[in-house]
Amino acid sequence: MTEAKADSKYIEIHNVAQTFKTPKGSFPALRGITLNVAKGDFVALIGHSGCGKSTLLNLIAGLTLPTEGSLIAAGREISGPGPDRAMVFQNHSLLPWMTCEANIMLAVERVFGKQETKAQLKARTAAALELVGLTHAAHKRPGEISGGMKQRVGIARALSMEPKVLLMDEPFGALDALTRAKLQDELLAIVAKTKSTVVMVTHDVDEAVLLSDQIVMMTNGPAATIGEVLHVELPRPRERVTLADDPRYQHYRKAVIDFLYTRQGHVEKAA
Ligand SMILES: Nc1ncnc2c1ncn2[C@@H]1O[C@H](COP(=O)(O)OP(=O)(O)OP(=O)(O)O)[C@@H](O)[C@H]1O
Repeated sequence: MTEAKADSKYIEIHNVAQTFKTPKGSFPALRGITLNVAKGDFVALIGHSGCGKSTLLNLIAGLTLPTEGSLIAAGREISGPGPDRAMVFQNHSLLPWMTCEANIMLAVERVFGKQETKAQLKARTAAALELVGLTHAAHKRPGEISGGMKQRVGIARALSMEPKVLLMDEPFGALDALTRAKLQDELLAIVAKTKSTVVMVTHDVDEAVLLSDQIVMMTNGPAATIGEVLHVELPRPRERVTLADDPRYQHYRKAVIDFLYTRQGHVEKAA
């Protein structure tokens, strides 16, 4: 395979299905999921609550294995979690008794501890904190900083592992609108710098259009699948104030809203 071809299929998802065993019998969460993500692409997964967005993200993370089909990241079958795919959760999941610096250092040590000196590991941790603008909060504990700052530490921790893929499960879902907008702008700048490949679960249409190259719109569950993929061809760098008046932005926004509320408006009751 040529490099260009490999890069256009950095993450390959082939006909994936996920069925869960429950006390009431088996529950088909996902069916027929086929998707390619190119290296450096930003992909948003959007769909109504319970359609299986987190289930799909967990499959890419390797936290669960599919009932059918296969997933490949950078040419290798995903058979479990690995530092090449780092996850950022909605609730930051930092250890409360450790400083921000120590939380990041823990991840850095796990990935690079065997081959690098203490000074190199410290430099990696400092660089990650600087990337998210939190050098000044290095010695604070999670309980001493705001929700937005905690999410930034979570992002720094994930990026400090130099993952091939950054997986984000509604990372800004618990934040107020202004903090959320600020973090979206920061994420745009960080990803432009790191050239990360990102798959992000979101409920927010504007967030999806602002950040993404591809918006993967999922049908309602049970047995949810990909309804449509929207390619967002807005030039980068993207600036939210300018984009608000851009007819192309409005066009993409309307396409997602039409899918979610006209075509998938009726949310079936999960079995
Ligand atoms: N471990 C599990 N066992 C049984 N059912 C599960 C399990 N995990 C998820 N489900 C079911 O699979 C479906 C998809 O869940 P998932 O959390 O992926 O949806 P989601 O789109 O991320 O939802 P939300 O937007 O509300 O977070 C839901 O009906 C959920 O109840």
